[in-house]
Amino acid sequence: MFELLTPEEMARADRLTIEAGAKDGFSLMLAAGRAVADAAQNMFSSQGPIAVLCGPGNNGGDGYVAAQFLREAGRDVICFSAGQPRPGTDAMRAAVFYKGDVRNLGEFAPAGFGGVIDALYGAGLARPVGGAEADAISAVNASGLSVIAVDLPSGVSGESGAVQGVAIRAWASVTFFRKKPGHLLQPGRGYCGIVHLADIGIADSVLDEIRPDSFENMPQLWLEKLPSPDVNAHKYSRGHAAVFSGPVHSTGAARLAAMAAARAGAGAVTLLSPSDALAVNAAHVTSIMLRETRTPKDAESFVRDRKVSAALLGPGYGSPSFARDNILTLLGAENGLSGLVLDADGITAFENRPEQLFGAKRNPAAVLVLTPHEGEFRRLFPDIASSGDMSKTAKACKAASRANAVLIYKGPDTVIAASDGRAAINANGTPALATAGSGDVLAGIVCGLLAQGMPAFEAACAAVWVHADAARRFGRGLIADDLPDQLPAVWTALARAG
Ligand SMILES: NC(=O)C1=CN([C@@H]2O[C@H](COP(=O)(O)OP(=O)(O)OC[C@H]3O[C@@H](n4cnc5c(N)ncnc54)[C@H](O)[C@@H]3O)[C@@H](O)[C@H]2O)[C@@H](O)CC1
Ligand SMILES: Nc1ncnc2c1ncn2[C@@H]1O[C@H](COP(=O)(O)OP(=O)(O)O)[C@@H](O)[C@H]1O
Ligand SMILES: [K+]
Repeated sequence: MFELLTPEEMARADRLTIEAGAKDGFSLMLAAGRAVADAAQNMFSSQGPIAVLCGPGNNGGDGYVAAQFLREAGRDVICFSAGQPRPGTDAMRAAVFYKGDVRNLGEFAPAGFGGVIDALYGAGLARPVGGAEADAISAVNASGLSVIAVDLPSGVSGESGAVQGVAIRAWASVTFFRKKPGHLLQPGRGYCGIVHLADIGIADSVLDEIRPDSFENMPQLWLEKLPSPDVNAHKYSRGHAAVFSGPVHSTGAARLAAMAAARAGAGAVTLLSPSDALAVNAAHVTSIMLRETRTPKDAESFVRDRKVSAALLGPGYGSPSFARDNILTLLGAENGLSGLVLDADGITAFENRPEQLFGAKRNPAAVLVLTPHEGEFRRLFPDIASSGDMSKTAKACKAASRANAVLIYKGPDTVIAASDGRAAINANGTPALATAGSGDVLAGIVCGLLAQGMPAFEAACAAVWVHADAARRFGRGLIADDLPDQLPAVWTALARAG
């Protein structure tokens, strides 16, 4: 159930089902309308009639069907039409199927209603909402009435989650077969309320043809690839992670990341420290090892000689030129590294010269993982960031492909993208993560999982999910330092679930 379907892919699922003779279009609509009516029965109190706002397309068709089922269940219903369905369509059949009162949308006012079903526009939303529809949506939003959206809140793009003009704020959305990216990407997600997934008789086998490449980031996506130590493991065979420390006044971020890499299961973690920061780092680490590194060559030989399998550069690192030297040296050499994570200053170092990173000589065994927040993304991919008509998923995929990297595009709706077009949207995040240093911990978890040999896309997805789960477990008052300590409980719960 973790596949996400764009509106086009959903229309294809619909067509494949109809062509296979499994169901006709109206039967799918009857099932969709039934699911909406069931949700309304559960959600709306029996006080006041239910207003069903119906558009001219199939979304409106679902609305008329739901309205009729609610009538048959004894509920008082009035449909408000935003335009007649075209003759011969399933939506027209649905309008005929409904035997109750229909009024013009222009006559709608929320006062006196017990709840609203929003069936104006769904997957077919083609332009910004205006006119009587926009007035009705604004009136519903101001009324505080409970609202169920059919498929998606009208005004929210199923593909990108963008609001086109104005959008209805729903308490719940009933969608069909699989969620759409717009249910998870902001700002759309904030308009959906609780998303119910209804089975309307489309078989899972249609996915074999559609082959969706975007997913909700759920453990099923990566659980099988999560490393677990072999019975004969020793510390270096479990994976050795190295984290570059910043200068003396800026060492905490790297230590947070190093601790996270260790709690993610790396058997050994070493902080690579400049000479001036050795004493302050030494005063703060116990299980984490420490190594003085003065030059990129020092770091490179350490990685090679001590079998470091993944490295992280960026948290609190400072100097852009040292960052570039270290990164380009590590990436170019055959040194046994299987992953290099760049965060924060490791990304900013390539501002105004991203082609130096993208065109760098690369050891093919080492996967690059970039973990930008919004601002860092813009520094590395300014043209992609400013493209107004791309979804966050499309932006992340394009950037991952250009950089030949796995990319974690952070935020309330973090998107993880691979250079082959796969993308996962994270949905278990919490604003508690908006605290200084939490990104450093995330980068450390990615590095720790890569060090253990987990494939990079899955490692990135797992890291984002467990990072958020750790925050949820801690609750209020969270600071970044608390996150690594929550990881053992997260791993235990995942092991039980798996
Ligand atoms: N694809 C499927 O598998 C199924 C789809 N169903 C329903 O069908 C919906 C999609 O139906 P449609 O493709 O007919 O699309 P919609 O019903 O979402 O809207 C299409 C109509 O509205 C017009 N329109 C779009 N945006 C507008 C705007 N801002 N202002 C004014 N007019 C606008 C379009 O020109 C078109 O006439 C789904 O959201 C879902 O509710 C369900 O019946 C079940 C099965
Ligand atoms: N409102 C939010 N909801 C969910 N996650 C959030 C939110 N704000 C920030 N985060 C997450 O918190 C982390 C912050 O990382 P970052 O911006 O790099 O912070 P820092 O540089 O302080 O470590 C990211 O993983 C991001 O996805
Ligand atoms: K809708």
